[in-house]
Amino acid sequence: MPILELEPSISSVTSSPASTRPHVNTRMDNSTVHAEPPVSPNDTNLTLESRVSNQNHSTTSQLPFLRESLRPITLKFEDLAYSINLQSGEAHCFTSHESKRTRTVLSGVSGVVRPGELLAMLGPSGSGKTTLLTALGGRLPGKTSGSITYNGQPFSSSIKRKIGFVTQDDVLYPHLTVLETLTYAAMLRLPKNLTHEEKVEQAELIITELGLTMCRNSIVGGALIRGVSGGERKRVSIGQELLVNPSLLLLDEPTSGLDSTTALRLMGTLKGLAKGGRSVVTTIHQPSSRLYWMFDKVVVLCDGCPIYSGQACRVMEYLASIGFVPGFSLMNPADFLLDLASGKLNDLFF
Ligand SMILES: Nc1ncnc2c1ncn2[C@@H]1O[C@H](COP(=O)(O)OP(=O)(O)OP(=O)(O)O)[C@@H](O)[C@H]1O
Repeated sequence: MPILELEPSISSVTSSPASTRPHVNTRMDNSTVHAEPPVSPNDTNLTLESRVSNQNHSTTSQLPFLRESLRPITLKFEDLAYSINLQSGEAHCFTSHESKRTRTVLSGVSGVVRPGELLAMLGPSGSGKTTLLTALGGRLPGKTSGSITYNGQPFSSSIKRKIGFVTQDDVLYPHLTVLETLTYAAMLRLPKNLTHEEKVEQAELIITELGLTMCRNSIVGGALIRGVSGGERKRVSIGQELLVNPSLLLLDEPTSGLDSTTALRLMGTLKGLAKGGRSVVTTIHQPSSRLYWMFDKVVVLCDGCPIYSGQACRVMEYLASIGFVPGFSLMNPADFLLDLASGKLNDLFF
């Protein structure tokens, strides 16, 4: 699927002939836009400090330890495609002829996230968000086509060490306290040349920075034993990954199961981590508008295909330019995008 570069304005889309506009169906073919801001050659030479100093410090000032990302990563994925082999159900038990079918889970997905940016992947259930995130983390089994690069380099073991991956279903020991959980992770994950005291200190810092001080001595809990709240639990999972100070942080549905205020606070934490020079990518199901406006970029998937990839703040402008306008003003862009990606179009247009 071609990606339309829109720089510096979206006039190229507005002036595109009607024949190139997407059809109104469940998939908006050929409607992908990649609205990246123009990058001057000098931008690539900007130091992390200057990038960070250009940004609002209100969140990062609360995260002094987490501010430094030592080796910023620009993640770029281009024309990414992934298929899985399915075995035909009718061949089971009764016949010996098993026919193999393939299913395309991702097709033509592109995007870029730079240090300091928070990219959100949106789309209905089953649209391929987790698969894309897993591919970006170098964890997808099988072969993908297209390219994924980290500062222009392919995935490698040294890149792997700079990636933090927070899965949707975290695995935490229910009987350990928050402090014990993070100390245990610090013992396992921090370099051997750090002393025991330094590792504990690192765990303590994470607790402070992620606002877990109140529950530091509470047990984490689980399905059968009551422990910390859902939001605190998510922050413990994120804290485990932050111990190694990742340059690229990937999170699968970090706000699922959280109320909107807790989700907003958690996203504020992620935004702060991004502003500290990290590249942060998260999948998210149905963000509120307040959450949506915290994203720098969005990739919207529909059946594995992108319908938008670019600046979050320009999506409504882009959609309006190709004839998609919500039925009423002040609509949450995320709701509108999800309706489009789900093919619920009838109520939406003038
Ligand atoms: N290994 C696999 N075997 C079978 N189907 C798979 C496999 N991996 C992915 N899929 C299918 O690919 C599609 C995309 O899955 P994925 O988990 O990426 O979606 P998602 O957008 O993250 O969904 P959700 O929001 O519900 O978590 C789904 O229909 C899923 O069933």
